[in-house]
Amino acid sequence: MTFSKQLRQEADPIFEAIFEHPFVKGIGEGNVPKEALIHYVQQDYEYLTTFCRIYGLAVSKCTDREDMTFFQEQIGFVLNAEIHPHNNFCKVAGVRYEDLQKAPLAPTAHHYTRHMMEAATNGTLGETLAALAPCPWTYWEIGRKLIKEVKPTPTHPFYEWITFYGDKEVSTITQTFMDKIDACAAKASEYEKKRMRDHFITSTQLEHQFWTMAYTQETWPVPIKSIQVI
Ligand SMILES: Cc1ncc(C[n+]2csc(CCO)c2C)c(N)n1
Repeated sequence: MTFSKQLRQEADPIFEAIFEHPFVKGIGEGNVPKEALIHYVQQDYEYLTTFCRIYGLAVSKCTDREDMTFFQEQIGFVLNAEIHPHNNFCKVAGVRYEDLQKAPLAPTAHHYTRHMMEAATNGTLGETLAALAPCPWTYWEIGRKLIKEVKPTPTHPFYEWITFYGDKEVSTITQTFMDKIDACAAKASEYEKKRMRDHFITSTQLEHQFWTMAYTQETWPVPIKSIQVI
């Protein structure tokens, strides 16, 4: 079994919990509370900004141009394409996208972005890829599953979101992550592979936690007027 398949198998209980999450179920059923959609977009906008910065760190770990090109293309994808699913959520919530930008990070979004930053700052290319992979991987599987089970038509409130993530492009991104993880694992020590596994599991847990954060509109326990600092 390939290393990436092993990671997927180990993380399976978390993937299953994500598919059963009330936010994710709600996307399929076309019914997510407005407050949850707003909190999600506010946090995800900041999450994606950090994701681009981490791709920049990932470029600094590359020794061949093919890897560099992949990360460079992904920065473009996050900046230019992921506004579509965000706009879908904003339209359903009845709010303007511009009004949801520059929010301070909630605890889970803070934890998740810092976890990936740490892997990309102190880890190898393999560790960085393992920490980032659950992001496209879980979304692609959610999209694929909802397309199969819900068979959404353009009148479905989350048609754009579901077809965006279940489509070929996110499938190809996920496959590229798997291939690159396997190429790194083939050259990695047992210690490095343990770290890759640990990063992958933690990020998958944080993907699940990110849905809960939005669904419960998580905030810091003691409210303080905060300024946005990424
Ligand atoms: C919390 C969270 N997790 C995953 C995604 C989806 N996503 C983010 S970046 C990317 C492409 C990777 O190059 C994909 C598919 C999201 N928007 N928010």
